[in-house]
Amino acid sequence: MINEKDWKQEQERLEQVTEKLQERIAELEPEVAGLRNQAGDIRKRFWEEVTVNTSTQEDFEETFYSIKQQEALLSERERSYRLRMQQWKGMKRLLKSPYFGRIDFQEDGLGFSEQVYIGVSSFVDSDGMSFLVYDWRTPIASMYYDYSPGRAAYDTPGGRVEGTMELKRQYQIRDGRLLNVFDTSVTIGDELLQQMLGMGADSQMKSIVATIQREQNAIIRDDTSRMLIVQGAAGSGKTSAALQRVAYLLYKHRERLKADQIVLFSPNPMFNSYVSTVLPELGEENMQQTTFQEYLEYWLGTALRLEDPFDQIEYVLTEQSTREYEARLQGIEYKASGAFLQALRNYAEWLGREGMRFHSIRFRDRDLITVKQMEDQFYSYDPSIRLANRVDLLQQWLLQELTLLERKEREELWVQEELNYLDKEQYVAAYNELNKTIGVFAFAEQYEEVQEALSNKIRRDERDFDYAEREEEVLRRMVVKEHFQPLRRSVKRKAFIDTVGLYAQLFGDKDVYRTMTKGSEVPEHWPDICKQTKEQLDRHELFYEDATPYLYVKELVEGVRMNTEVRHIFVDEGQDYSMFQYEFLKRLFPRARMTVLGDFGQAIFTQSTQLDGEDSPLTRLYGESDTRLIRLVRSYRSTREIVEFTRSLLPGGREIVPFERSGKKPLLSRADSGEQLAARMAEDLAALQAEGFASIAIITKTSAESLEAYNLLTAQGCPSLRHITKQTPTFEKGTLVIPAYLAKGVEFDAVLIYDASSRTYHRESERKLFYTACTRAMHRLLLYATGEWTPFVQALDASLYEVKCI
Ligand SMILES: Nc1ncnc2c1ncn2[C@@H]1O[C@H](COP(=O)(O)OP(=O)(O)OP(=O)(O)O)[C@@H](O)[C@H]1O
Repeated sequence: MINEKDWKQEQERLEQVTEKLQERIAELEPEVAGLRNQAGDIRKRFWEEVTVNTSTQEDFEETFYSIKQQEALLSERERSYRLRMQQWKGMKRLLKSPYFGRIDFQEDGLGFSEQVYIGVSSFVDSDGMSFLVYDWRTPIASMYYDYSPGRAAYDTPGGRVEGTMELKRQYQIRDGRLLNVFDTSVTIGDELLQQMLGMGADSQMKSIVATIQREQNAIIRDDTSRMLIVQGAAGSGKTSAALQRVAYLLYKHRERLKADQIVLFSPNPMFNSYVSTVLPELGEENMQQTTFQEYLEYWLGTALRLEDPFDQIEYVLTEQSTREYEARLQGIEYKASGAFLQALRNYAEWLGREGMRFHSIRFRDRDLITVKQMEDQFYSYDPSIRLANRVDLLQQWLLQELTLLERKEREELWVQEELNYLDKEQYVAAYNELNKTIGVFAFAEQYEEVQEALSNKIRRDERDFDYAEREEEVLRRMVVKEHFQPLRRSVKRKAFIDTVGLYAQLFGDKDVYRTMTKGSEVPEHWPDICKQTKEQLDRHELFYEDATPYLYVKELVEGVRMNTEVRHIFVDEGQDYSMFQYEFLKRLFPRARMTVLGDFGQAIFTQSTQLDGEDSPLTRLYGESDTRLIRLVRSYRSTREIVEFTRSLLPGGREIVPFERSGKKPLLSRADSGEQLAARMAEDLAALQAEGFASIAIITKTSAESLEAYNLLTAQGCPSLRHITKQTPTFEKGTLVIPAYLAKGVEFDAVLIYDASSRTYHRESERKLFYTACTRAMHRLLLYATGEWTPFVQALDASLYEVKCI
């Protein structure tokens, strides 16, 4: 805390700034209302203000310009309105808490020091020169996050500015009232951070703008890397830093970057709702949020039903270790590997020489264009032309062929038959068409006459228009055209390529596979992997692990569909994506920079990717010189006791550093029967609720176990439990029963691990899932088991937890 004199000065300054803010808001209010009304008026009376006259070319031009002028006026008013509205909203936000930090900085060579107050947006005095508050994203404000008092510097577009930071101060201001002021000497305010972290969990993520840590600031402000990889321990603030980074980018590039040019890939739809308030809280619009699954479904269309990653993980967690199971697991791993990616690239080369798969173009139960014809045509193109370009050529050829075939088809018997059954509307359509045709004929006649007059030729006497004959011709043309329309459409969609066949033919004999893929090696369970994959395809279904490779093959053959608008993509829980998925994202968004945030310690999916280290393929995606890796090792979410417990679950977890916030040690309770345990759990839940913890999760391994826990606890009389499934759309406070894989990325005041026995968590592959579940706890962690504890707990030092006997 600071001395009384300083407190008084700060109090006075806050009053002054508040007053100025109020004045500015009062000034802006009529301006905002005026502009809104003006824009509304212009929109309403738009057509009264323009003179529409198209009688002559001149009148037409005048009308055109008058509309353009009116449009420009309207858009100028709307822009001014939006701008003023934004300012007004910014001021309103500041009014509650104008700033949270201050640094006094003396730039080298200048004889005075400047007081830099930092808040969520800038506020300039009426002179237009002095900043009463600096936006936290301005270059000068970066020193607040990067330095302790002493020598400091910041980068500007004009170069580096060096000097001395003489003071660093933090404020807590709520609803315009000064509650606390801290002077900090070391890194930014552990006191304020302590307070923030000691608070309860929320159903929505909070902005961390006042307490961003130095290493997080590096993530937020990195503006040079094509690929930024953040490997950070559970609770180290990866998601928080990512959202602040979005706000930073939107501010720094506000002239050219819009929120919808940024896409965040979230682990599940519920997570979208969890993070959706951070940016609006900072006065920015939300970026686009989606899941990879949504993307896959969009690109796959309706032809194949796609398994989702949650069903895949349920399978991995619940099935017995049979041969099929081992094969599926091996398949998941192989299909996510760099080796398979290379095999598919080689496969595309092979397809350039042979083996393309097409669907014939069928019409009225016969082949109009056969597969053989298509193959011959396709392989007649110059082999040096890229595969996808040859497909384009084939597409053009097919469209031309269809035009010829359509013409021939008009003479077929079925057309005559169909003519007899045309209804009235179709006749009217034909009649209109006919009139248009007559118009064309008439024009052609006139044209010919003039031509002949000019060249003094004798005209052919063909002036009579045979109406009946023409009518039939038009009708025939119309009927056939209508029937050919779907064929053309499907050729345009490239449906003539048998992508399922192309993908399926990979999964056959090992030697054939090797021939097609330049000698690629296959995993041990290859025959079973092939059988499983083909069975799925036969059912028009696709395993989750097949979706991206399937789309990759489709792309290699059909060409890449790109989105060139998007400039930044963020991948949260990045360890859960395969190299295939990264490759796919890179191709899909060729003009975007990528920020990947993840924790290999929480890699719960079989297809995960190591984010850092020598064997990380991710660092090679854009090349090492364009890639930056930042590691976060300090964990902020949980108390020291919980972090000490959870980090011991992971090999290499010792490097995780807990933030100094103390609480109770994790508590282990064991019982002989499920009922006994449920009764105990119900008691603990009631006690936690009575202590004031508003967000509690009972975390299970699978969804079946969630349902079991929910039923048992409800039977014990636990009130208002919520059972969370993959369909739950939003995240709400309360007491939830949730499978671990859905609790990814979110946090709770207290976590109860439903069944931490060796029966439930025993495979080595489940260690990370168990770790992920335990690391969701902020203040309390309670574990339960009937029978033996999981080996992961058994291996822990007994000083890390307390035991309660039932
Ligand atoms: N600089 C900070 N100031 C205040 N709170 C912070 C800071 N950094 C992180 N936190 C808090 O720590 C908690 C964990 O943050 P976050 O969810 O961003 O971590 P994460 O690395 O994405 O975690 P996980 O990988 O486990 O999902 C949140 O409550 C967040 O508000």
